[in-house]
Amino acid sequence: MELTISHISKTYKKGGVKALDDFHAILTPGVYGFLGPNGAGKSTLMNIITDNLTPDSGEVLFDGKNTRALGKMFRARVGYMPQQQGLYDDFSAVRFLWYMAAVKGIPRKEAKPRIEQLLTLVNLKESAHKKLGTFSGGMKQRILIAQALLNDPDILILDEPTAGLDPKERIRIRNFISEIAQNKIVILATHVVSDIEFIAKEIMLIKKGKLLLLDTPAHIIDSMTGKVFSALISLDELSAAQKQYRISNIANENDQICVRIVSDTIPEYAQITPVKPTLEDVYLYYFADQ
Ligand SMILES: Nc1ncnc2c1ncn2[C@@H]1O[C@H](COP(=O)(O)OP(=O)(O)OP(=O)(O)O)[C@@H](O)[C@H]1O
Repeated sequence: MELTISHISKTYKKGGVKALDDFHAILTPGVYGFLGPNGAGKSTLMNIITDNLTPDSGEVLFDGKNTRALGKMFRARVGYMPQQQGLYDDFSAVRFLWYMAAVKGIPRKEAKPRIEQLLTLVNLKESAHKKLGTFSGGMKQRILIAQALLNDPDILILDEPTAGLDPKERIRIRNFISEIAQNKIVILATHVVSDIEFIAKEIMLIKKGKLLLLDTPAHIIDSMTGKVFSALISLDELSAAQKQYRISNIANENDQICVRIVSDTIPEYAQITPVKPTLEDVYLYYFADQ
Protein backbone atom coordinates (compact mmCIF):
# COMPACT_ATOMS: atom_id res chain seq x y z
CA MET A 1 0.00 0.00 0.00
CA GLU A 2 1.37 3.37 -1.00
CA LEU A 3 0.10 6.94 -0.75
CA THR A 4 1.92 9.39 -2.99
CA ILE A 5 1.55 13.07 -2.31
CA SER A 6 2.80 14.27 -5.64
CA HIS A 7 4.13 17.82 -5.98
CA ILE A 8 1.19 19.53 -4.29
CA SER A 9 0.96 23.32 -4.25
CA LYS A 10 -1.85 25.42 -2.82
CA THR A 11 -2.28 29.16 -2.44
CA TYR A 12 -5.37 30.46 -0.62
CA LYS A 13 -7.08 33.18 -2.61
CA LYS A 14 -8.02 34.96 0.59
CA GLY A 15 -4.77 36.42 1.91
CA GLY A 16 -2.72 34.94 -0.93
CA VAL A 17 -0.80 32.62 1.41
CA LYS A 18 1.15 29.85 -0.29
CA ALA A 19 0.18 27.15 2.19
CA LEU A 20 1.85 24.30 0.27
CA ASP A 21 4.80 24.61 -2.06
CA ASP A 22 5.60 21.59 -4.25
CA PHE A 23 5.08 19.16 -1.36
CA HIS A 24 6.15 15.68 -2.38
CA ALA A 25 6.26 12.50 -0.28
CA ILE A 26 5.64 8.77 -0.65
CA LEU A 27 4.07 7.05 2.36
CA THR A 28 3.76 3.34 3.21
CA PRO A 29 2.13 1.64 6.27
CA GLY A 30 3.30 3.00 9.62
CA VAL A 31 2.97 6.17 11.66
CA TYR A 32 4.23 9.38 10.06
CA GLY A 33 4.77 12.24 12.47
CA PHE A 34 3.84 15.41 10.63
CA LEU A 35 5.71 18.08 12.51
CA GLY A 36 5.69 21.81 11.96
CA PRO A 37 4.78 25.04 13.70
CA ASN A 38 1.35 26.70 13.51
CA GLY A 39 0.55 27.81 10.00
CA ALA A 40 3.14 25.53 8.34
CA GLY A 41 0.51 23.92 6.10
CA LYS A 42 -0.33 20.68 7.92
CA SER A 43 -4.12 21.08 7.95
CA THR A 44 -4.08 22.22 4.33
CA LEU A 45 -2.30 19.05 3.27
CA MET A 46 -4.61 16.84 5.30
CA ASN A 47 -7.64 18.53 3.78
CA ILE A 48 -6.22 17.88 0.34
CA ILE A 49 -5.53 14.21 1.07
CA THR A 50 -9.09 13.77 2.36
CA ASP A 51 -10.44 15.60 -0.70
CA ASN A 52 -11.98 18.43 1.31
CA LEU A 53 -9.80 20.90 -0.58
CA THR A 54 -8.51 21.04 -4.16
CA PRO A 55 -4.81 21.71 -4.79
CA ASP A 56 -3.71 24.26 -7.42
CA SER A 57 -1.31 21.70 -8.84
CA GLY A 58 -0.11 18.20 -8.05
CA GLU A 59 -2.14 15.12 -7.15
CA VAL A 60 -2.58 12.45 -4.52
CA LEU A 61 -2.18 8.85 -5.68
CA PHE A 62 -3.29 5.69 -3.86
CA ASP A 63 -1.37 2.70 -5.16
CA GLY A 64 -0.62 4.72 -8.27
CA LYS A 65 -4.21 5.83 -8.93
CA ASN A 66 -5.40 9.42 -8.69
CA THR A 67 -7.53 9.66 -5.54
CA ARG A 68 -9.97 12.16 -7.07
CA ALA A 69 -10.62 9.74 -9.89
CA LEU A 70 -11.09 6.95 -7.33
CA GLY A 71 -13.59 9.25 -5.56
CA LYS A 72 -15.91 7.39 -3.19
CA MET A 73 -13.78 4.26 -3.37
CA PHE A 74 -10.81 6.12 -1.95
CA ARG A 75 -12.81 8.11 0.62
CA ALA A 76 -14.22 4.83 1.96
CA ARG A 77 -10.66 3.83 2.88
CA VAL A 78 -9.76 7.04 4.70
CA GLY A 79 -10.44 7.95 8.34
CA TYR A 80 -10.04 11.57 9.38
CA MET A 81 -9.95 13.11 12.80
CA PRO A 82 -10.03 16.88 12.36
CA GLN A 83 -8.86 19.29 15.07
CA GLN A 84 -11.34 19.25 17.92
CA GLN A 85 -14.30 21.29 16.82
CA GLY A 86 -17.71 21.93 18.33
CA LEU A 87 -18.65 18.41 19.23
CA TYR A 88 -22.25 17.37 19.34
CA ASP A 89 -22.48 18.09 23.04
CA ASP A 90 -26.04 16.85 23.40
CA PHE A 91 -25.30 13.54 21.67
CA SER A 92 -24.32 10.53 23.72
CA ALA A 93 -21.12 8.77 22.59
CA VAL A 94 -23.06 5.94 21.05
CA ARG A 95 -25.49 8.26 19.25
CA PHE A 96 -22.59 10.28 17.89
CA LEU A 97 -21.01 7.14 16.43
CA TRP A 98 -24.32 6.05 14.90
CA TYR A 99 -24.69 9.50 13.40
CA MET A 100 -21.16 9.46 11.94
CA ALA A 101 -21.70 5.94 10.58
CA ALA A 102 -24.79 7.23 8.74
CA VAL A 103 -22.83 10.23 7.38
CA LYS A 104 -20.19 7.81 6.11
CA GLY A 105 -22.83 5.60 4.52
CA ILE A 106 -21.98 2.53 6.58
CA PRO A 107 -24.89 0.03 6.51
CA ARG A 108 -26.66 -0.42 9.90
CA LYS A 109 -25.82 -4.11 10.03
CA GLU A 110 -22.11 -3.38 9.74
CA ALA A 111 -22.27 -0.31 11.99
CA LYS A 112 -23.78 -2.08 15.03
CA PRO A 113 -20.93 -4.51 15.83
CA ARG A 114 -18.33 -1.95 14.75
CA ILE A 115 -19.64 0.70 17.16
CA GLU A 116 -19.59 -1.77 20.03
CA GLN A 117 -16.09 -2.89 19.14
CA LEU A 118 -14.83 0.71 18.86
CA LEU A 119 -16.34 1.81 22.16
CA THR A 120 -14.40 -1.01 23.80
CA LEU A 121 -11.25 -0.20 21.84
CA VAL A 122 -11.24 3.46 22.91
CA ASN A 123 -12.22 2.45 26.42
CA LEU A 124 -15.50 4.35 26.48
CA LYS A 125 -17.94 1.49 26.81
CA GLU A 126 -19.00 2.55 30.28
CA SER A 127 -19.58 6.11 29.09
CA ALA A 128 -21.40 5.08 25.91
CA HIS A 129 -24.67 6.70 26.99
CA LYS A 130 -23.19 9.79 28.60
CA LYS A 131 -23.46 13.08 26.73
CA LEU A 132 -20.32 14.29 24.94
CA GLY A 133 -20.74 17.65 26.69
CA THR A 134 -19.82 15.95 29.96
CA PHE A 135 -16.67 14.28 28.54
CA SER A 136 -13.11 15.23 29.55
CA GLY A 137 -10.67 16.42 26.84
CA GLY A 138 -9.13 12.97 26.57
CA MET A 139 -12.50 11.24 26.27
CA LYS A 140 -13.51 13.68 23.51
CA GLN A 141 -10.31 12.96 21.62
CA ARG A 142 -10.91 9.23 21.97
CA ILE A 143 -14.46 9.41 20.60
CA LEU A 144 -13.16 11.49 17.68
CA ILE A 145 -10.54 8.84 16.96
CA ALA A 146 -13.27 6.18 17.19
CA GLN A 147 -15.37 7.94 14.52
CA ALA A 148 -12.29 8.08 12.27
CA LEU A 149 -11.99 4.30 12.66
CA LEU A 150 -15.64 3.47 11.87
CA ASN A 151 -14.86 2.37 8.32
CA ASP A 152 -11.70 0.47 9.40
CA PRO A 153 -9.61 2.79 7.21
CA ASP A 154 -6.30 1.96 5.53
CA ILE A 155 -5.31 5.59 5.81
CA LEU A 156 -5.83 7.34 9.12
CA ILE A 157 -5.31 11.07 9.37
CA LEU A 158 -5.12 12.65 12.81
CA ASP A 159 -4.90 16.41 13.21
CA GLU A 160 -3.42 17.23 16.63
CA PRO A 161 -4.99 14.28 18.42
CA THR A 162 -3.50 15.24 21.78
CA ALA A 163 -4.33 18.96 21.72
CA GLY A 164 -5.31 20.25 25.13
CA LEU A 165 -4.59 17.02 26.99
CA ASP A 166 -2.64 16.59 30.20
CA PRO A 167 0.57 14.49 30.04
CA LYS A 168 -1.12 11.31 31.28
CA GLU A 169 -3.88 11.46 28.64
CA ARG A 170 -1.29 12.41 26.03
CA ILE A 171 0.70 9.24 26.71
CA ARG A 172 -2.48 7.17 26.68
CA ILE A 173 -3.62 8.52 23.31
CA ARG A 174 -0.09 8.12 21.91
CA ASN A 175 0.11 4.47 22.94
CA PHE A 176 -3.38 3.87 21.68
CA ILE A 177 -2.51 5.28 18.23
CA SER A 178 0.57 3.11 18.14
CA GLU A 179 -1.59 0.03 18.85
CA ILE A 180 -4.18 0.73 16.15
CA ALA A 181 -1.61 1.71 13.53
CA GLN A 182 -0.87 -1.83 12.36
CA ASN A 183 -1.11 -2.14 8.58
CA LYS A 184 -2.35 1.42 8.18
CA ILE A 185 -0.78 4.57 6.85
CA VAL A 186 -1.19 6.95 9.77
CA ILE A 187 -0.46 10.65 9.44
CA LEU A 188 -0.29 12.35 12.81
CA ALA A 189 0.02 16.12 12.63
CA THR A 190 1.35 17.95 15.64
CA HIS A 191 3.67 20.67 16.80
CA VAL A 192 4.49 18.72 19.93
CA VAL A 193 7.68 16.70 19.52
CA SER A 194 6.95 14.24 22.32
CA ASP A 195 3.71 13.13 20.58
CA ILE A 196 5.64 11.41 17.82
CA GLU A 197 9.20 10.93 19.07
CA PHE A 198 8.64 7.31 20.08
CA ILE A 199 5.85 6.11 17.81
CA ALA A 200 6.69 7.56 14.40
CA LYS A 201 8.23 5.33 11.78
CA GLU A 202 9.25 8.48 9.96
CA ILE A 203 8.92 12.18 10.54
CA MET A 204 7.90 14.76 7.96
CA LEU A 205 9.13 18.22 8.85
CA ILE A 206 7.13 20.97 7.18
CA LYS A 207 8.03 24.65 7.12
CA LYS A 208 6.14 27.34 5.22
CA GLY A 209 4.47 24.75 3.01
CA LYS A 210 7.69 23.00 2.07
CA LEU A 211 8.75 19.50 3.07
CA LEU A 212 12.13 20.00 4.77
CA LEU A 213 12.85 16.41 5.76
CA LEU A 214 11.28 12.98 5.59
CA ASP A 215 13.27 10.40 7.51
CA THR A 216 13.33 8.13 10.56
CA PRO A 217 13.59 9.86 13.95
CA ALA A 218 16.98 8.15 14.48
CA HIS A 219 18.42 9.51 11.21
CA ILE A 220 17.03 12.97 11.80
CA ILE A 221 18.50 13.05 15.31
CA ASP A 222 21.85 11.67 14.05
CA SER A 223 22.04 14.40 11.44
CA MET A 224 22.26 16.88 14.34
CA THR A 225 25.35 15.29 15.88
CA GLY A 226 27.99 17.96 16.47
CA LYS A 227 25.39 20.72 16.50
CA VAL A 228 24.26 20.56 20.12
CA PHE A 229 26.35 21.76 23.05
CA SER A 230 26.14 22.28 26.74
CA ALA A 231 27.91 25.39 28.04
CA LEU A 232 28.46 26.78 31.50
CA ILE A 233 28.19 30.54 31.44
CA SER A 234 27.68 33.35 33.91
CA LEU A 235 24.38 35.12 34.41
CA ASP A 236 25.91 38.22 32.79
CA GLU A 237 26.55 36.29 29.59
CA LEU A 238 23.05 34.84 29.32
CA SER A 239 21.30 37.65 27.50
CA ALA A 240 24.05 37.91 24.82
CA ALA A 241 24.00 34.10 24.43
CA GLN A 242 20.23 34.16 23.87
CA LYS A 243 20.67 36.78 21.15
CA GLN A 244 23.48 34.90 19.44
CA TYR A 245 22.37 31.26 19.70
CA ARG A 246 19.33 29.02 19.61
CA ILE A 247 19.04 27.91 23.22
CA SER A 248 16.95 24.84 23.94
CA ASN A 249 17.33 24.78 27.70
CA ILE A 250 18.51 26.96 30.57
CA ALA A 251 19.26 25.53 34.01
CA ASN A 252 20.84 26.96 37.12
CA GLU A 253 23.95 25.10 38.22
CA ASN A 254 25.44 26.37 41.48
CA ASP A 255 26.29 30.00 40.73
CA GLN A 256 26.48 29.46 36.97
CA ILE A 257 23.99 28.87 34.17
CA CYS A 258 24.02 25.70 32.08
CA VAL A 259 22.68 26.41 28.60
CA ARG A 260 21.92 23.92 25.90
CA ILE A 261 22.88 25.44 22.55
CA VAL A 262 21.92 24.33 19.04
CA SER A 263 24.46 25.72 16.59
CA ASP A 264 26.22 24.90 13.32
CA THR A 265 29.49 26.23 14.75
CA ILE A 266 31.11 25.53 18.12
CA PRO A 267 30.03 28.30 20.51
CA GLU A 268 32.94 30.25 21.94
CA TYR A 269 32.72 29.54 25.63
CA ALA A 270 35.45 28.23 27.91
CA GLN A 271 33.34 25.45 29.40
CA ILE A 272 31.65 23.77 26.45
CA THR A 273 30.83 20.10 25.76
CA PRO A 274 29.10 18.49 22.77
CA VAL A 275 25.97 16.60 23.82
CA LYS A 276 23.68 14.01 22.27
CA PRO A 277 20.94 15.69 20.23
CA THR A 278 17.22 15.10 20.79
CA LEU A 279 14.23 15.68 18.55
CA GLU A 280 13.49 18.85 20.53
CA ASP A 281 16.87 20.18 19.40
CA VAL A 282 15.98 19.30 15.80
CA TYR A 283 12.73 21.23 16.12
CA LEU A 284 14.54 24.26 17.49
CA TYR A 285 17.20 24.03 14.78
CA TYR A 286 14.62 24.25 12.01
CA PHE A 287 11.89 26.31 13.62
CA ALA A 288 13.59 28.70 16.07
CA ASP A 289 12.55 31.66 13.94
CA GLN A 290 8.87 30.61 13.74
N1 LIG B 1 -9.18 28.99 4.58
C1 LIG B 1 -8.06 29.71 4.53
N2 LIG B 1 -8.02 30.91 3.88
C2 LIG B 1 -6.88 31.65 3.83
N3 LIG B 1 -5.69 31.27 4.37
C3 LIG B 1 -5.67 30.09 5.04
C4 LIG B 1 -6.84 29.25 5.15
N4 LIG B 1 -6.49 28.14 5.85
C5 LIG B 1 -5.18 28.27 6.18
N5 LIG B 1 -4.68 29.43 5.69
C6 LIG B 1 -3.28 29.89 5.80
O1 LIG B 1 -2.45 28.92 5.19
C7 LIG B 1 -1.27 28.69 5.97
C8 LIG B 1 -1.20 27.22 6.38
O2 LIG B 1 -2.26 26.95 7.31
P1 LIG B 1 -2.58 25.50 7.90
O3 LIG B 1 -3.82 25.62 8.71
O4 LIG B 1 -2.56 24.52 6.79
O5 LIG B 1 -1.32 25.26 8.83
P2 LIG B 1 -1.12 24.22 10.03
O6 LIG B 1 0.28 23.76 9.93
O7 LIG B 1 -2.19 23.22 10.00
O8 LIG B 1 -1.29 25.14 11.29
P3 LIG B 1 -2.05 24.82 12.70
O9 LIG B 1 -1.16 23.92 13.45
O10 LIG B 1 -2.17 26.20 13.29
O11 LIG B 1 -3.38 24.22 12.34
C9 LIG B 1 -1.34 29.66 7.13
O12 LIG B 1 -0.62 30.81 6.80
C10 LIG B 1 -2.83 29.97 7.25
O13 LIG B 1 -3.02 31.27 7.77
